[in-house]
Amino acid sequence: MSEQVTSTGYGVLRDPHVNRGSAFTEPERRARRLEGLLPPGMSTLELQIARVHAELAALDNDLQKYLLLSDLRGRNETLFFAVVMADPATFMPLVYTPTVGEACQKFDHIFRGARGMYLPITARGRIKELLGNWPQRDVRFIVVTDGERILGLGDQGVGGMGIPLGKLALYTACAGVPPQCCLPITLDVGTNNHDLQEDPLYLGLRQERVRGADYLAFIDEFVAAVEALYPKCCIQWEDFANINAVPILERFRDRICTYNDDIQGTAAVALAGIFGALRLSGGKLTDQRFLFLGGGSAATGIAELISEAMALEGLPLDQARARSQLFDINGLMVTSRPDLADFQKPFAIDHAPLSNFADAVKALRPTAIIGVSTVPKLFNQQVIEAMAAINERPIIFPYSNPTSRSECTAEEAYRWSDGRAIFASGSPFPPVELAGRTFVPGQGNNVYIFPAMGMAVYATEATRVTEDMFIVAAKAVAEQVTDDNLATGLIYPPQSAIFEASLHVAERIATCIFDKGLARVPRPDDIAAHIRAAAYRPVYPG
Ligand SMILES: NC(=O)C1=CN([C@@H]2O[C@H](COP(=O)(O)OP(=O)(O)OC[C@H]3O[C@@H](n4cnc5c(N)ncnc54)[C@H](OP(=O)(O)O)[C@@H]3O)[C@@H](O)[C@H]2O)C=CC1
Ligand SMILES: CC(=O)C(=O)O
Ligand SMILES: [Mg+2]
Repeated sequence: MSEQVTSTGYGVLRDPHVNRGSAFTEPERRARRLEGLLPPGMSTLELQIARVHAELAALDNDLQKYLLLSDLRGRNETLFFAVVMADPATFMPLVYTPTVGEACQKFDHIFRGARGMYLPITARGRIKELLGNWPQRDVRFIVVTDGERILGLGDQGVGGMGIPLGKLALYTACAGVPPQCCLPITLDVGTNNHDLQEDPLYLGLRQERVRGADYLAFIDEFVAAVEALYPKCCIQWEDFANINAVPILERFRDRICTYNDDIQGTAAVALAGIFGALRLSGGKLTDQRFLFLGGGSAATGIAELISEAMALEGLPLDQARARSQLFDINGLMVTSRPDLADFQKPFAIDHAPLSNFADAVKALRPTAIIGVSTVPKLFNQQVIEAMAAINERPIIFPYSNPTSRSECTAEEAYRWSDGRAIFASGSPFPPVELAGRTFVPGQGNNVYIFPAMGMAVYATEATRVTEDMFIVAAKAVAEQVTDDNLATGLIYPPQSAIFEASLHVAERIATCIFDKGLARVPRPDDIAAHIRAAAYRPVYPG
């Protein structure tokens, strides 16, 4: 593909979308009037990657590495993606969980410059005007947060921006969604984090969070502005508190192309993990019993999708739902509890109240426990030993992020279950050596879903994101797990191959989109080839 010379001179080197730095060749330097603006030596993309690796190796702290990569992205987008995509297993933990959590917490102290958009509630009535300041016209994906539930780290105010930035970087790095059509957004409605409000460096609105009708009107105005400016855009809601996440999804899911990754993406990755786990344990999905630690967006989203998958295998939906129980800060969710939200009630059971999680495990005898509580260490020795006493192959998924919030470590789960646990965690853990065996923990993270969902929606110009697309995605992830992976305990495709894995998932989702008549482009003869042709590659145009 030959590139048109549209800009020349110093501006080229300041534009990360076109800048190639030392990789500009002599003819390119002449054509773009760059001669004299760069040292005369030339580097290939490979040499530039090696230079970045050497710089990173000299840093001993992951936040510094995050900043180096973030600055690189601001200088040379192609090189940034070439670095990350060449070795996703190494770089995902730096641009995503766990490091992105620290970047959000320290956002105001490490702020570098403009990335994405900030829409404050004080600009109500002018959101379309603000959104129109974004330089790209063909925006296809917005990842938007209001910063209230950033990973398991709570309210980070505008610092939550790290999450849309990180997630959209992975849309591209893990599935090839072109970066120029991605727009990260933070809606600033205030923060209830008083440490932030009192920090002189804080960059967001210094006010309590707006709630109720004013909040909803702001969300409505935002969605209307997106629809008006970017008619092909899919909005992904990310890291909202459940009091807003659940109603927002209900309000828009049948009206626009949208999904909530914490509810639906997480559900799909959990279902994929369960399909993988069942290949190890030999059980049937409809025979499983799930106990969730946490009863919020992620827990209820996973429980509902598992129920729908069980229903597809013939179990009536109410019986399927009865196979998932939730346990939150106030204990087991039983029907007599007066504090349950409507979205939790389908999973409440008639049972005596239980306030200790290990007691709940012993009483309910789950085959799987899934941690989405935001609280570390609650899958303690007693809990895991109880699971191992009930099950030959206990399924243990501590899904809370970042690593500091994980309900247990991989090493704890394998050790306390004598190596019998089937384990996956939201943030990555290194392999574990135990009794002469090496266990490879999987990362049960919606990163196996959202980039692929993005690629499928991008390549089909889908009008809606539906529940069955997530079941298709879960199956497509699970079917790529090999017997060799399973032999080491790994129930997800290896991260080193996440790009290929995501393209496969995208192809399956795209097929579902075409089958359901939700595409705005004609059905191609070869959907896999169509997806591949649309995928971004980090190379300098010839
Ligand atoms: N691996 C992955 O891909 C994903 C992981 N997650 C992780 O899941 C976690 C939860 O996310 P989400 O569901 O959206 O958040 P929510 O805030 O909606 O849910 C958290 C739930 O945990 C409960 N909880 C809090 N403290 C305790 C406790 N001590 N014991 C038991 N339950 C407790 C909360 O109860 P109450 O409301 O009463 O405080 C609430 O029900 C986060 O850490 C997030 O990072 C989320 C999405 C994807
Ligand atoms: C992974 C993710 O979406 C979360 O922890 O919120
Ligand atoms: Mg999230």
